[in-house]
Amino acid sequence: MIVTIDGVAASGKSSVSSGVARALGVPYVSSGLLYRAATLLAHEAGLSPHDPALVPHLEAQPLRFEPLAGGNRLWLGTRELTADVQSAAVDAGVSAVAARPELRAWVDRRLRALTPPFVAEGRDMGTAVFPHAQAKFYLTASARVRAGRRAAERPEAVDEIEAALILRDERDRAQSVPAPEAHVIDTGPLSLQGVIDTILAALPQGAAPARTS
Ligand SMILES: Nc1ncnc2c1ncn2[C@@H]1O[C@H](COP(=O)(O)OP(=O)(O)O)[C@@H](O)[C@H]1O
Ligand SMILES: Nc1ccn([C@H]2C[C@H](O)[C@@H](COP(=O)(O)OP(=O)(O)O)O2)c(=O)n1
Repeated sequence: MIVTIDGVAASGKSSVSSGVARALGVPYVSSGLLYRAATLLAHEAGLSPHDPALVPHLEAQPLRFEPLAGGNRLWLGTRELTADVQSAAVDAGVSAVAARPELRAWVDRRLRALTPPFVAEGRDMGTAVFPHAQAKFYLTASARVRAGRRAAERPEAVDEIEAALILRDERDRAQSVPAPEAHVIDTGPLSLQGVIDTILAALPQGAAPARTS
């Protein structure tokens, strides 16, 4: 079974996906980490997102992606990239990388090589990558709410974060449309656990473990 959880930046995709994946006893896959890795490696190699050498460069790298229920980890050989790709600098450059069809194909090939069951989170998991997923969700929240959540994790001021989120939402708009059959959840009024419970309750019969509480 594949569950897709898409949504805008800082809507809670990774945290919610991790909680749903733990409850189901399956891994979760953060597709955004691959776009972030491509952005960081392109920058470090001095390659522009438009450079035709970028995908061959990425294919030649010892990039390893660990989709664990507790959190995804990203390695370049023995160097862990997981934290390095969560920065304002990568945020500022990732949309240009993600706009390149050849980069999207590179990410999609890696995702489709994974063996179900898993939870997949990103922007287009339920539309382009796994259109036949058994359950699809799309998370939203106001830019202000999302900025407040992200501010707890980043050194930048909340106003700066909000402006950057709004800009990135616009840059990512093309690939960020919910699937028609996706359950759209406004996470603003809900706690993190509340969103996780809402998703578990909406899964097909038998997908979620029997509730003990
Ligand atoms: N419903 C929620 N209520 C409060 N905080 C949340 C909620 N969902 C996510 N968070 C917190 O907001 C921050 C951003 O969530 P994250 O999962 O990284 O979002 P995304 O993967 O969509 O960028 C994290 O610190 C997370 O714990
Ligand atoms: N399936 C995806 C996942 C991410 N992207 C792009 C759009 C985002 O700006 C970047 C980073 O995605 P990521 O999910 O890590 O971003 P947030 O955690 O929501 O801030 O990659 C995409 O185009 N398609």
